[in-house]
Amino acid sequence: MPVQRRVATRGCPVAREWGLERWRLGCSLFLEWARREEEQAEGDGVLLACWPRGREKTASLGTLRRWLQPGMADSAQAQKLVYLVTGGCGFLGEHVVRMLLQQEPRLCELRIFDLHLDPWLEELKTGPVQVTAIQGDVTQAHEVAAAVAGAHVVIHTAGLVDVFGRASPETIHEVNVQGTQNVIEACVQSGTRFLVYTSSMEVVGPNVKGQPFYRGNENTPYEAAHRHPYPCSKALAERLVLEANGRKVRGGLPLVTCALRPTGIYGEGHQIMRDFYHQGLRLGGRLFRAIPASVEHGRVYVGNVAWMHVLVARELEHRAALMGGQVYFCYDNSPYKSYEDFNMEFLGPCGLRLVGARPLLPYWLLVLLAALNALLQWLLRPLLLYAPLLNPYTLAVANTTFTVSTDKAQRHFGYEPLFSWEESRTRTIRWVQAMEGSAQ
Ligand SMILES: NC(=O)c1ccc[n+]([C@@H]2O[C@H](COP(=O)([O-])OP(=O)(O)OC[C@H]3O[C@@H](n4cnc5c(N)ncnc54)[C@H](O)[C@@H]3O)[C@@H](O)[C@H]2O)c1
Ligand SMILES: C[C@@H](CO)CCC[C@@H](C)[C@H]1CC[C@H]2[C@@H]3[C@H](O)C=C4C[C@@H](O)CC[C@]4(C)[C@H]3CC[C@]12C
Repeated sequence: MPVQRRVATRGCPVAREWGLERWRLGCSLFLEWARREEEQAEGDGVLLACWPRGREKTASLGTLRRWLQPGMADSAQAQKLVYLVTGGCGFLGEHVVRMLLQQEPRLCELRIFDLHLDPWLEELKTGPVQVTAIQGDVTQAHEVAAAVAGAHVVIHTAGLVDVFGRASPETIHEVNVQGTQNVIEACVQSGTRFLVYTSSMEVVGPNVKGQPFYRGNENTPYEAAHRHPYPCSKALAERLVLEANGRKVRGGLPLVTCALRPTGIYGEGHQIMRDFYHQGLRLGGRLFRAIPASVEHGRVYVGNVAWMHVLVARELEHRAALMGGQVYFCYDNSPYKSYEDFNMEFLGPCGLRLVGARPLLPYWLLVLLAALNALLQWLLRPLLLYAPLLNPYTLAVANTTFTVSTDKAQRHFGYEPLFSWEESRTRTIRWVQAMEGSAQ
């Protein structure tokens, strides 16, 4: 027998206070309060008793949502949501796609939009959800508009992630900034109301001065000054997304947007981890320490980043007033460590060793080598693409403490990591072990 708990809404301070002009805000806050009450009750089937006194009724949280936010509840009622994931074939995008299929029961169609479509998409097409693969380019407004038309929610993860100088600054800007503007316009034109943007910690820092950001949160003051095209483009795109919150979409309802800022993502499919692993194998099972162990670098497991996207996308509908226009760092319980020591959590059990308790080369020499690499890249550009891992920017990022400690996502939409640190670690180790050329 499910436990039923009666809660009088007159106990809710917001319900008492709300006025007509603050109806929407009141609804969101009230629902948030009701959700917390429901969570505190044990078991399923919690019922809430509604105000006013004497005419109290019982109603489930779902019913409350339908009463208070009728426009939004329509889609929930129909259980037929169309989601679009841009960049759905990328490292993070694939995890978001798989997470949506597992965790979003209201999904009826999942559109995956990417420049390059991967063969694994085929295996998804046999399930109950209609999976539509769309090959397209976010820089082409008409292709984006066609993909967005009819979607309820857009998760925009597509981006050009390049800190190695492979692409030109113009291309990075076009994909990350113009591409995002195209997604926003497509939402507005087609009447799509919910847009989740994958931003990055790099929007904040590390900054050009290499100042530490030690376990900061979304409100920690920090001078976000950048020169590199990648963080500049992510910062501009994030601003566009946040400024678009509240714009009227086709049909007259407001667009609701928010941005997620992952720190360095790791997990199955992480290309840089793959590169480090193969480099270690080539060097006879060794990697050489270049970064002091005392420099903390924020990391987050890809499964938890994907879970956060799915949750945000779901909850934006119910907590538009609270979450619209907000930014959230992506976090979990991964330990605070240096970039290299963190990688060794996975590469160590796969047979690699990190040589040196301290960096083997002095910092000034690394700076020189990084500058030399940048010069070589520039000189060789007409002939070939020289894009090593070490350059002045990657050295500065790896050498600057940047870690987050926040519970904003937990407070605003009930986020808790889906994967514990132990599970994230085990999954990542298994993936490295299964890699081609693995020492295991
Ligand atoms: N990897 C990280 O550590 C990290 C950290 C913070 C934020 N991010 C952000 O997460 C998002 C995904 O990053 P990722 O690491 O999965 O990168 P990724 O390169 O693996 O994935 C990006 C995807 O976008 C697609 N794409 C690129 N240009 C496109 C275009 N013009 N049109 C359509 N699709 C295009 C790519 O084909 C790819 O599938 C990016 O927006 C990135 O800025 C990544
Ligand atoms: C000096 C080298 C000796 O081993 C180590 C170089 C490591 C770098 C290649 C990486 C160190 C930090 C990484 C970045 C960080 O994790 C966050 C990012 C944000 C995201 O939006 C894109 C990826 C990245 C910039 C990531 C890229 C690789 C590093 C610079």
